[in-house]
Amino acid sequence: MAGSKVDAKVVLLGKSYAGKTCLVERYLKNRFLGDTVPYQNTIGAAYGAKTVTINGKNIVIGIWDTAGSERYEAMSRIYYRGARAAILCFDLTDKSSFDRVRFWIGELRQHESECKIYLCGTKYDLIAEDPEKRAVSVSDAKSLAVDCMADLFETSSKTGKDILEMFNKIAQNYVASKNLKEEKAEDQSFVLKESGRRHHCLCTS
Ligand SMILES: Nc1nc2c(ncn2[C@@H]2O[C@H](COP(=O)(O)OP(=O)(O)OP(=O)(O)O)[C@@H](O)[C@H]2O)c(=O)[nH]1
Repeated sequence: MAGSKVDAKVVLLGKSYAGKTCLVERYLKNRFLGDTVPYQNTIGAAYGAKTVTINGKNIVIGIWDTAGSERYEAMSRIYYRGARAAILCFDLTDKSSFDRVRFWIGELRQHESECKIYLCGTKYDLIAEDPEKRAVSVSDAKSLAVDCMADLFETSSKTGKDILEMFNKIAQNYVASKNLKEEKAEDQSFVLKESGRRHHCLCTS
């Protein structure tokens, strides 16, 4: 993958311990090390890439997994710059991680307004095991998703639930918005050509 041109830059943001690294690990390597390897916080950021095929076309997704610790917050801005999609992670068993998502929504609105937001509630397996552990209600998550025009997913890196679906949605939305931009650019060039022709006719009559 080294040296491949990246089509869509995707960044993961969210509170420390929200499960960002495990999400990327599950998507890129289809594994979960959480039960065997002790938690280690990300320092700065980590990068990975994957090629997916949408409508017969290969799309390279470049993924930045950022550090959740507030001490690296200023650095995270470097990683979301130019991102086509941001996955804002919160731990479904930790309300404070959901509250922190609002901070990232504000940041993106201010600095990267073209970036599409995906809300991702993580560790669904813990809720499936014990519904009492749910700290973020589906309705609260849905209403935040409506507010920031985001797609909402509840995932588990342990079981793999909805992780492929989320990244596929990101790739599909990327292709759809790229096609739309290209169509608009074509329309624009048609209008320019047409108005140029009219202008030309006026000059010669
Ligand atoms: N049960 C369960 N545990 C998870 C899941 N995802 C992550 N964890 C655990 O949650 C802890 C934090 O996961 P990380 O992926 O390292 O969290 P992070 O958001 O990258 O943390 P920072 O690097 O500090 O920003 C680890 O102990 C993981 O094993 C999941 O889907 N299910």
